[in-house]
Amino acid sequence: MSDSRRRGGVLHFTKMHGLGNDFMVIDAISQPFQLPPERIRELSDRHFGIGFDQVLVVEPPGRPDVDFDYRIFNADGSEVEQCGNGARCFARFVREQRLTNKDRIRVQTRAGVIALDVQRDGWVTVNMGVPSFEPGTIPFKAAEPAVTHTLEVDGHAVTVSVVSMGNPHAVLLVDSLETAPVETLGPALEGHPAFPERANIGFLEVQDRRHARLRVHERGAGETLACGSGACAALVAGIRQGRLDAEARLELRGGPLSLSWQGEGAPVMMTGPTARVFDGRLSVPGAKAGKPAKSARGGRRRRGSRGRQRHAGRRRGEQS
Ligand SMILES: N[C@@H](CCC[C@H](N)C(=O)O)C(=O)O
Repeated sequence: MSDSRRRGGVLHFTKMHGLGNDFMVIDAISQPFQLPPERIRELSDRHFGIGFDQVLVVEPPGRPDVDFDYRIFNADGSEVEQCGNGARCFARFVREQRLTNKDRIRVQTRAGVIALDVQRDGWVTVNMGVPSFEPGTIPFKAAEPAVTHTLEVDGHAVTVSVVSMGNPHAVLLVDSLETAPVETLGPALEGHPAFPERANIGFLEVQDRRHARLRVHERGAGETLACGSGACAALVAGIRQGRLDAEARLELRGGPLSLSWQGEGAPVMMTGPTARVFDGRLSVPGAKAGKPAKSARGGRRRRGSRGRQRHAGRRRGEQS
Protein backbone atom coordinates (compact mmCIF):
# COMPACT_ATOMS: atom_id res chain seq x y z
CA MET A 1 0.00 0.00 0.00
CA SER A 2 1.36 3.45 -0.94
CA ASP A 3 2.21 6.12 1.67
CA SER A 4 -0.67 8.35 0.60
CA ARG A 5 -3.14 5.49 0.95
CA ARG A 6 -1.72 4.56 4.34
CA ARG A 7 -2.19 8.19 5.44
CA GLY A 8 -5.80 7.90 4.32
CA GLY A 9 -5.58 11.05 2.20
CA VAL A 10 -6.56 9.48 -1.11
CA LEU A 11 -9.62 7.42 -1.92
CA HIS A 12 -9.47 5.24 -5.05
CA PHE A 13 -12.80 4.71 -6.78
CA THR A 14 -14.27 3.43 -10.02
CA LYS A 15 -17.12 5.03 -11.91
CA MET A 16 -19.56 2.42 -13.27
CA HIS A 17 -23.12 2.26 -14.50
CA GLY A 18 -25.93 -0.19 -15.16
CA LEU A 19 -28.12 1.18 -17.97
CA GLY A 20 -27.14 4.72 -17.02
CA ASN A 21 -27.92 4.28 -13.31
CA ASP A 22 -24.45 5.41 -12.27
CA PHE A 23 -22.22 4.67 -9.32
CA MET A 24 -19.05 5.59 -7.50
CA VAL A 25 -17.72 2.15 -6.51
CA ILE A 26 -15.27 1.91 -3.61
CA ASP A 27 -13.08 -1.01 -2.57
CA ALA A 28 -13.18 -0.70 1.22
CA ILE A 29 -11.21 -3.91 1.70
CA SER A 30 -7.83 -2.47 0.75
CA GLN A 31 -8.43 1.11 1.88
CA PRO A 32 -10.39 2.77 4.67
CA PHE A 33 -13.76 4.20 3.68
CA GLN A 34 -15.34 7.15 5.45
CA LEU A 35 -17.47 9.62 3.51
CA PRO A 36 -19.89 11.67 5.57
CA PRO A 37 -23.36 12.24 4.04
CA GLU A 38 -22.65 15.88 3.17
CA ARG A 39 -19.52 14.83 1.23
CA ILE A 40 -21.51 12.18 -0.66
CA ARG A 41 -24.06 14.86 -1.57
CA GLU A 42 -21.28 17.16 -2.87
CA LEU A 43 -19.60 14.38 -4.85
CA SER A 44 -22.88 13.26 -6.41
CA ASP A 45 -23.30 16.69 -8.04
CA ARG A 46 -23.00 16.40 -11.81
CA HIS A 47 -21.40 19.83 -12.19
CA PHE A 48 -19.35 20.33 -9.03
CA GLY A 49 -18.60 16.68 -8.18
CA ILE A 50 -18.09 13.27 -9.78
CA GLY A 51 -21.78 12.79 -10.55
CA PHE A 52 -23.57 9.59 -9.55
CA ASP A 53 -26.88 8.21 -8.31
CA GLN A 54 -25.39 5.93 -5.63
CA VAL A 55 -22.12 5.07 -3.87
CA LEU A 56 -21.45 1.31 -3.71
CA VAL A 57 -19.03 0.03 -1.09
CA VAL A 58 -17.30 -3.37 -1.16
CA GLU A 59 -16.51 -4.59 2.37
CA PRO A 60 -15.09 -7.82 3.79
CA PRO A 61 -17.76 -10.40 4.66
CA GLY A 62 -19.25 -10.11 8.12
CA ARG A 63 -20.24 -13.82 8.13
CA PRO A 64 -18.67 -16.99 6.73
CA ASP A 65 -21.32 -17.93 4.13
CA VAL A 66 -21.03 -14.74 2.05
CA ASP A 67 -18.19 -13.39 -0.10
CA PHE A 68 -18.61 -9.68 0.62
CA ASP A 69 -20.70 -7.11 2.42
CA TYR A 70 -22.33 -4.62 0.04
CA ARG A 71 -23.25 -1.15 1.31
CA ILE A 72 -25.22 1.42 -0.67
CA PHE A 73 -25.59 5.17 -0.23
CA ASN A 74 -28.01 7.31 -2.22
CA ALA A 75 -26.89 10.62 -3.76
CA ASP A 76 -28.49 12.42 -0.78
CA GLY A 77 -26.12 10.57 1.59
CA SER A 78 -28.71 8.19 3.08
CA GLU A 79 -27.67 4.57 3.49
CA VAL A 80 -30.15 2.12 1.93
CA GLU A 81 -30.86 -1.58 1.75
CA GLN A 82 -30.78 -2.56 -1.89
CA CYS A 83 -29.58 -1.54 -5.36
CA GLY A 84 -30.16 -3.96 -8.23
CA ASN A 85 -28.23 -2.23 -11.01
CA GLY A 86 -25.49 -1.66 -8.47
CA ALA A 87 -25.41 -5.38 -7.64
CA ARG A 88 -24.53 -6.21 -11.24
CA CYS A 89 -21.75 -3.60 -11.26
CA PHE A 90 -20.59 -4.93 -7.86
CA ALA A 91 -20.09 -8.40 -9.40
CA ARG A 92 -18.06 -7.04 -12.30
CA PHE A 93 -16.01 -4.80 -10.00
CA VAL A 94 -14.95 -7.50 -7.52
CA ARG A 95 -13.90 -9.79 -10.36
CA GLU A 96 -11.96 -7.14 -12.27
CA GLN A 97 -10.24 -6.02 -9.06
CA ARG A 98 -9.39 -9.70 -8.52
CA LEU A 99 -11.09 -9.74 -5.15
CA THR A 100 -12.71 -13.00 -6.27
CA ASN A 101 -12.71 -15.26 -9.31
CA LYS A 102 -16.08 -16.86 -8.56
CA ASP A 103 -18.90 -16.89 -11.15
CA ARG A 104 -21.48 -16.94 -8.35
CA ILE A 105 -20.93 -14.31 -5.69
CA ARG A 106 -22.96 -14.08 -2.49
CA VAL A 107 -23.21 -10.67 -0.88
CA GLN A 108 -24.77 -9.40 2.31
CA THR A 109 -26.87 -6.27 1.95
CA ARG A 110 -28.85 -4.54 4.68
CA ALA A 111 -31.88 -6.34 3.22
CA GLY A 112 -30.36 -9.84 3.35
CA VAL A 113 -28.18 -12.04 1.18
CA ILE A 114 -28.38 -11.80 -2.61
CA ALA A 115 -26.62 -13.96 -5.21
CA LEU A 116 -24.91 -12.53 -8.30
CA ASP A 117 -24.24 -14.82 -11.28
CA VAL A 118 -21.74 -13.63 -13.88
CA GLN A 119 -22.76 -14.92 -17.33
CA ARG A 120 -20.38 -15.85 -20.14
CA ASP A 121 -21.30 -12.73 -22.10
CA GLY A 122 -20.39 -10.54 -19.10
CA TRP A 123 -23.99 -9.80 -18.20
CA VAL A 124 -24.97 -10.47 -14.62
CA THR A 125 -28.08 -12.20 -13.26
CA VAL A 126 -29.07 -11.17 -9.75
CA ASN A 127 -31.31 -13.15 -7.47
CA MET A 128 -32.99 -10.13 -5.90
CA GLY A 129 -34.78 -12.10 -3.20
CA VAL A 130 -38.44 -12.68 -2.42
CA PRO A 131 -40.67 -9.60 -2.67
CA SER A 132 -42.78 -8.74 0.36
CA PHE A 133 -46.20 -7.11 0.39
CA GLU A 134 -46.50 -6.91 4.18
CA PRO A 135 -47.14 -3.25 5.05
CA GLY A 136 -44.86 -3.43 8.09
CA THR A 137 -41.96 -4.77 6.03
CA ILE A 138 -42.12 -2.17 3.26
CA PRO A 139 -42.81 -0.04 5.44
CA PHE A 140 -46.23 1.27 4.37
CA LYS A 141 -49.12 2.48 6.49
CA ALA A 142 -52.03 0.14 5.75
CA ALA A 143 -54.11 -2.28 7.81
CA GLU A 144 -53.35 -5.28 5.59
CA PRO A 145 -51.62 -6.31 2.35
CA ALA A 146 -53.52 -5.73 -0.92
CA VAL A 147 -52.74 -5.82 -4.64
CA THR A 148 -53.43 -2.08 -4.86
CA HIS A 149 -53.90 0.73 -2.37
CA THR A 150 -55.30 4.21 -2.87
CA LEU A 151 -53.41 7.25 -1.62
CA GLU A 152 -54.47 10.86 -1.61
CA VAL A 153 -52.06 13.34 -3.15
CA ASP A 154 -53.07 17.01 -3.35
CA GLY A 155 -56.75 16.06 -3.23
CA HIS A 156 -56.43 13.41 -5.97
CA ALA A 157 -56.75 9.64 -5.49
CA VAL A 158 -53.71 7.72 -6.75
CA THR A 159 -53.69 3.91 -7.08
CA VAL A 160 -50.40 2.19 -6.26
CA SER A 161 -49.05 -1.32 -5.76
CA VAL A 162 -46.58 -1.38 -2.90
CA VAL A 163 -43.77 -3.89 -2.54
CA SER A 164 -40.51 -4.35 -0.69
CA MET A 165 -37.57 -5.62 -2.74
CA GLY A 166 -35.53 -5.13 0.42
CA ASN A 167 -36.15 -1.43 -0.21
CA PRO A 168 -39.55 0.27 -0.47
CA HIS A 169 -41.33 0.68 -3.83
CA ALA A 170 -44.66 1.96 -5.10
CA VAL A 171 -45.69 1.26 -8.69
CA LEU A 172 -48.35 3.12 -10.69
CA LEU A 173 -49.77 1.83 -13.96
CA VAL A 174 -49.90 4.63 -16.54
CA ASP A 175 -51.17 4.88 -20.12
CA SER A 176 -48.08 6.67 -21.39
CA LEU A 177 -44.63 7.31 -19.94
CA GLU A 178 -44.41 10.48 -22.01
CA THR A 179 -47.35 12.09 -20.19
CA ALA A 180 -46.84 10.42 -16.78
CA PRO A 181 -46.33 13.09 -14.07
CA VAL A 182 -42.99 11.64 -12.91
CA GLU A 183 -41.46 15.01 -11.94
CA THR A 184 -44.39 16.03 -9.69
CA LEU A 185 -46.02 12.81 -8.47
CA GLY A 186 -42.64 11.08 -7.99
CA PRO A 187 -41.40 13.42 -5.23
CA ALA A 188 -44.92 13.80 -3.75
CA LEU A 189 -45.25 10.03 -3.32
CA GLU A 190 -41.61 9.54 -2.24
CA GLY A 191 -42.33 11.68 0.82
CA HIS A 192 -45.98 10.67 1.32
CA PRO A 193 -46.82 10.06 5.00
CA ALA A 194 -47.92 6.50 4.11
CA PHE A 195 -44.20 5.71 3.54
CA PRO A 196 -42.45 6.40 6.85
CA GLU A 197 -39.04 5.70 5.29
CA ARG A 198 -39.91 7.27 1.93
CA ALA A 199 -40.17 5.13 -1.23
CA ASN A 200 -39.01 4.65 -4.79
CA ILE A 201 -41.82 5.43 -7.23
CA GLY A 202 -42.17 3.53 -10.52
CA PHE A 203 -44.39 4.51 -13.47
CA LEU A 204 -45.19 1.43 -15.53
CA GLU A 205 -46.59 1.42 -19.07
CA VAL A 206 -47.56 -2.14 -20.08
CA GLN A 207 -47.24 -2.77 -23.82
CA ASP A 208 -48.17 -6.45 -23.92
CA ARG A 209 -47.91 -9.36 -21.46
CA ARG A 210 -44.14 -9.68 -21.91
CA HIS A 211 -43.09 -6.10 -22.60
CA ALA A 212 -43.37 -2.92 -20.60
CA ARG A 213 -41.70 0.49 -20.22
CA LEU A 214 -40.70 2.01 -16.90
CA ARG A 215 -39.57 5.31 -15.43
CA VAL A 216 -38.50 5.49 -11.78
CA HIS A 217 -38.25 8.40 -9.38
CA GLU A 218 -35.75 7.06 -6.86
CA ARG A 219 -35.77 7.83 -3.17
CA GLY A 220 -32.76 9.98 -2.37
CA ALA A 221 -31.65 10.37 -6.00
CA GLY A 222 -34.55 11.72 -8.11
CA GLU A 223 -35.45 10.24 -11.48
CA THR A 224 -32.68 7.95 -12.72
CA LEU A 225 -32.11 6.37 -16.13
CA ALA A 226 -32.79 2.94 -14.65
CA CYS A 227 -33.58 1.29 -11.31
CA GLY A 228 -33.02 -2.46 -10.98
CA SER A 229 -35.00 -3.00 -7.80
CA GLY A 230 -37.68 -0.69 -9.27
CA ALA A 231 -37.87 -2.92 -12.36
CA CYS A 232 -38.31 -5.98 -10.10
CA ALA A 233 -41.05 -4.21 -8.14
CA ALA A 234 -42.75 -3.18 -11.40
CA LEU A 235 -42.68 -6.74 -12.77
CA VAL A 236 -44.21 -8.08 -9.56
CA ALA A 237 -46.86 -5.33 -9.51
CA GLY A 238 -47.70 -5.95 -13.18
CA ILE A 239 -48.04 -9.71 -12.58
CA ARG A 240 -50.19 -9.25 -9.47
CA GLN A 241 -52.46 -6.89 -11.37
CA GLY A 242 -52.85 -9.52 -14.12
CA ARG A 243 -51.10 -7.44 -16.76
CA LEU A 244 -47.72 -9.18 -17.18
CA ASP A 245 -46.49 -12.77 -17.55
CA ALA A 246 -43.90 -14.38 -15.27
CA GLU A 247 -41.11 -13.42 -17.67
CA ALA A 248 -40.94 -9.96 -19.18
CA ARG A 249 -38.58 -7.42 -20.66
CA LEU A 250 -38.75 -3.96 -19.16
CA GLU A 251 -37.45 -1.01 -21.13
CA LEU A 252 -36.01 1.69 -18.90
CA ARG A 253 -34.74 5.07 -20.06
CA GLY A 254 -31.18 3.67 -20.13
CA GLY A 255 -32.03 0.34 -21.80
CA PRO A 256 -33.70 -3.05 -21.22
CA LEU A 257 -33.67 -5.55 -18.35
CA SER A 258 -34.87 -9.17 -18.48
CA LEU A 259 -36.86 -10.19 -15.44
CA SER A 260 -38.74 -13.18 -14.10
CA TRP A 261 -40.87 -13.98 -11.08
CA GLN A 262 -42.64 -17.32 -10.58
CA GLY A 263 -45.06 -15.96 -7.96
CA GLU A 264 -45.63 -15.70 -4.22
CA GLY A 265 -42.63 -17.00 -2.24
CA ALA A 266 -40.27 -17.03 -5.25
CA PRO A 267 -37.34 -14.64 -5.75
CA VAL A 268 -37.22 -12.11 -8.58
CA MET A 269 -34.43 -12.72 -11.10
CA MET A 270 -32.98 -9.79 -13.00
CA THR A 271 -30.45 -9.90 -15.87
CA GLY A 272 -28.71 -6.95 -17.46
CA PRO A 273 -25.45 -5.32 -18.52
CA THR A 274 -22.75 -3.41 -16.65
CA ALA A 275 -20.28 -0.74 -17.73
CA ARG A 276 -16.98 0.44 -16.26
CA VAL A 277 -16.35 4.07 -17.18
CA PHE A 278 -13.13 5.20 -15.47
CA ASP A 279 -10.94 4.82 -12.39
CA GLY A 280 -10.27 7.88 -10.25
CA ARG A 281 -8.58 9.17 -7.11
CA LEU A 282 -10.14 11.54 -4.64
CA SER A 283 -8.44 13.65 -1.98
CA VAL A 284 -10.17 13.12 1.34
CA PRO A 285 -8.56 15.52 3.83
CA GLY A 286 -11.21 14.83 6.51
CA ALA A 287 -11.34 11.10 5.94
CA LYS A 288 -10.33 10.04 9.41
CA ALA A 289 -12.69 12.48 11.12
CA GLY A 290 -15.80 11.32 9.21
CA LYS A 291 -18.64 9.44 10.87
CA PRO A 292 -20.68 6.67 9.23
CA ALA A 293 -23.52 8.11 7.16
CA LYS A 294 -26.98 8.24 8.68
CA SER A 295 -29.14 5.56 7.13
CA ALA A 296 -32.52 6.04 5.41
CA ARG A 297 -33.93 4.28 8.49
CA GLY A 298 -32.26 6.84 10.72
CA GLY A 299 -29.73 4.51 12.38
CA ARG A 300 -25.96 4.28 12.11
CA ARG A 301 -24.17 1.25 10.76
CA ARG A 302 -21.22 -0.48 12.31
CA ARG A 303 -18.05 -0.55 10.20
CA GLY A 304 -16.88 -3.99 9.17
CA SER A 305 -13.41 -5.20 10.04
CA ARG A 306 -10.75 -4.74 7.38
CA GLY A 307 -9.25 -8.05 6.47
CA ARG A 308 -8.22 -9.05 3.01
CA GLN A 309 -5.74 -7.38 0.71
CA ARG A 310 -6.62 -6.58 -2.85
CA HIS A 311 -4.50 -7.52 -5.85
CA ALA A 312 -5.36 -4.55 -8.00
CA GLY A 313 -5.61 -4.95 -11.75
CA ARG A 314 -7.14 -1.79 -13.14
CA ARG A 315 -8.68 -1.74 -16.57
CA ARG A 316 -10.37 1.13 -18.32
CA GLY A 317 -13.48 1.77 -20.33
CA GLU A 318 -14.59 -1.83 -20.79
CA GLN A 319 -18.28 -2.36 -21.23
CA SER A 320 -20.33 -5.51 -21.52
N1 LIG B 1 -30.83 2.36 -8.29
C1 LIG B 1 -31.08 1.28 -7.43
C2 LIG B 1 -31.84 1.58 -6.16
C3 LIG B 1 -31.02 2.45 -5.21
C4 LIG B 1 -31.64 2.67 -3.86
C5 LIG B 1 -32.94 3.40 -3.89
N2 LIG B 1 -32.82 4.74 -4.41
C6 LIG B 1 -33.53 3.44 -2.49
O1 LIG B 1 -33.46 4.48 -1.81
O2 LIG B 1 -34.09 2.42 -2.06
C7 LIG B 1 -31.45 -0.01 -8.12
O3 LIG B 1 -30.97 -0.22 -9.25
O4 LIG B 1 -32.13 -0.85 -7.52
